[in-house]
Amino acid sequence: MIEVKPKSFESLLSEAITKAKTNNDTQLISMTEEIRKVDPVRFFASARKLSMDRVFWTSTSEQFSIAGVGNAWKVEAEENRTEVIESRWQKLLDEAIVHNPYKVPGTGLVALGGMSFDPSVRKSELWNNFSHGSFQIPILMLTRRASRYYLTTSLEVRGDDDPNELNKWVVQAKEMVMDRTEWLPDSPGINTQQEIAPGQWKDTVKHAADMIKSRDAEKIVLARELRVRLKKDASVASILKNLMAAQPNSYVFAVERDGDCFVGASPERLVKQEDEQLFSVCLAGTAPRGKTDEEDREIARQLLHDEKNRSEHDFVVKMIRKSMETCCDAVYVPDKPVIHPFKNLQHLYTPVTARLQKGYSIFDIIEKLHPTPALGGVPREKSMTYIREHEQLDRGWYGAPVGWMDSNRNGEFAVAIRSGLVQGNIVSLFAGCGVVRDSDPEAEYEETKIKFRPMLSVLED
Ligand SMILES: C=C(O[C@H]1C=CC=C(C(=O)O)[C@@H]1O)C(=O)O
Repeated sequence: MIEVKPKSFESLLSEAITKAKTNNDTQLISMTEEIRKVDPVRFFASARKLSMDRVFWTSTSEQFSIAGVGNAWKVEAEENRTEVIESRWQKLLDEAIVHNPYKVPGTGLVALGGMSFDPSVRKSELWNNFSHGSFQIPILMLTRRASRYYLTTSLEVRGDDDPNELNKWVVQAKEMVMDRTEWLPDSPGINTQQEIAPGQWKDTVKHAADMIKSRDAEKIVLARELRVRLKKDASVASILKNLMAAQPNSYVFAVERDGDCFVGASPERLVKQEDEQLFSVCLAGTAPRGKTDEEDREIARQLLHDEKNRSEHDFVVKMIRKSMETCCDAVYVPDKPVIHPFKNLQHLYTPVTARLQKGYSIFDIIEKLHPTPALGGVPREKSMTYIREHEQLDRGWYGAPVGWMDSNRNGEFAVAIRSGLVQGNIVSLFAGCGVVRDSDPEAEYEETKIKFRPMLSVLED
């Protein structure tokens, strides 16, 4: 990375264009400035006028958000996705010209995106616009950290570009996305809901539980789809605003690709990186919320002591600990889970901390952790084969890592659950649950119904 102190964005552009001409190659530049308050959701909404891919990330518990639009740089990978993405990202970090005096996590060179649940599955029509791995550096990116706001402008220039023209375009685009008057429509309302083959799904749950009883596997996570037709096209910005208000302690995200948008409010962190420090979470084992405080506490107490849920949870703890130990020091995992309550349900939760050893990156961690037994199963390969052969669903990006990383070894990825794919007025929602030997198909079906609630509730009028 070449750090510079330009007089203005236009002078940075001129310098980069000259370099691109000399090298007969493209050149990426990026410049960060601190700005006055701009609401990230409104930024995302206004950015629609640029007709470019948008991206959004927020950690509701941390007052941290990123909203971006356009692709100053983009990597799409189908095969060997993590190697392809990592090598393109490393090359970019070596060559980019950057001015970011703040060094605040999530500012400067930041790549946002995600990947599909299972790269070995052939994509269905539904997920046509989403590659098995896809990351972008937005052209315009707003970062909010508590009460500070930063705008990063990045562009890839060519030797024959005109700095004046490019600068003019950037000034206009900035005005557009910082439009504070952008209006957010109300929830569109639901016309119809169609559960995809619920009877067949319950049969598969029974089949999986029988297979587990005959000791062919220990846990298999099965998911299903609920397809919702809205009264009018969805406004993803409104969905994000409502998810942020309704789902505390969650990651609210959106990744748009050619008009389709994958959006959700996940309670599950896969990994967070702050230089060499890593934070992960084991989340599995579910119960509803109580109607009164007393009932809620009683359900929580039962969940903590429920054998089925504890075994579902322990598979995740064991696997995450083992994976972390292959490339980290100081792996710390508490002995017992605690209850983590969310709006619609409560989960068993065990936090994990570790120190990443030299020579490893966030990609290595993602590759080792995904899919955890909270989304795949135990043993990993057997459960994945079972899911491929029996689930009858293209999960696409559901249940897979989604998040961001910056050039200073900061980043965070969530597991993209409680999510859906928005295509105009059609939204495909996904939810799954861990099947173990004692699983009852009807109870698992009811559990997935509650897991649809976070997304469904923001689509209803
Ligand atoms: C697969 C999902 O949840 C996972 C995460 C937390 C609890 C889970 C469970 O108790 O089954 C699931 O493993 C989903 O929400 O679609």
